[in-house]
Amino acid sequence: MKKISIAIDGPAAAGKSTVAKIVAEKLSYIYIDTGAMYRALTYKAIQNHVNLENEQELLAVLQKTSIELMPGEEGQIIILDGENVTNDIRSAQVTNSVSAVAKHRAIRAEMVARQQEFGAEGGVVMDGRDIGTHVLPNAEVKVFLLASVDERAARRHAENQSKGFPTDLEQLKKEIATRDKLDSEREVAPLRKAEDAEEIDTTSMSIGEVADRILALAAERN
Ligand SMILES: Nc1ncnc2c1ncn2[C@@H]1O[C@H](COP(=O)(O)OP(=O)(O)OP(=O)(O)O)[C@@H](O)[C@H]1O
Ligand SMILES: Nc1ccn([C@@H]2O[C@H](COP(=O)(O)O)[C@@H](O)[C@H]2O)c(=O)n1
Repeated sequence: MKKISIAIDGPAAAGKSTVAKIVAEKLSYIYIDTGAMYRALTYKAIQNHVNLENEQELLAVLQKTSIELMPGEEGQIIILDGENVTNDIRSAQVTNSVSAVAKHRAIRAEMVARQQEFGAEGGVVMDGRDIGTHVLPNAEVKVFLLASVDERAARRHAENQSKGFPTDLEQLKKEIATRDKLDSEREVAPLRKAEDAEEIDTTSMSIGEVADRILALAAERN
């Protein structure tokens, strides 16, 4: 069977990575979490006290940075310059700073080039904010996942609780809404549904139902 490309975009905590992993596993495709790449750069920049508003300084860091995405037992493992930073890049500090890094044109150009290289052979499920619009504009399947802010915050809250770090639900709602606003309003490749993407409102759908819908689209377009 032909190996196609599947682009999954949407706002924060909409369920992109959860369903992307399931779909990739079912199809034996590779999964690329592009948000993790922006997070890895943000983590490194913070560690090295780089001014996140300084595009050229960030670009110089990125050009000397290796970011590898590898499949692991519990999802994708992120290797930054040879070091496993899978958990570090999910900190509140990185989460609340990453949109500032991702807004820069030069950073996006370099990240998109790396992502296109990862997806060059097809057989890929990639999730992010600009996959259907910029990274894989010719993807056979494009979906845009949505859910209300309340539902997304509640899901993330439950996830955090289950991992043993309780968070404040109202604070989470604010952070998710702020990140969506920054990502949607930036000048370069803002968070948008591609014209030819199917919008899926997951608010009242289970994870399995969302994955099945994407798998059905993949089967149709294969
Ligand atoms: N349809 C769904 N029903 C219930 N819970 C869901 C659903 N989809 C995802 N979740 C849960 O919501 C949480 C957020 O999902 P996930 O991390 O996949 O979102 P994301 O869009 O990749 O987030 P981010 O953009 O922040 O990386 C996870 O705990 C996941 O298990
Ligand atoms: N294609 C993408 C993917 C992500 N971003 C930025 O990274 C942030 C973190 O993404 P998560 O999916 O891990 O939450 C996100 O808020 C964006 O600022 C992006 O710009 N483009």
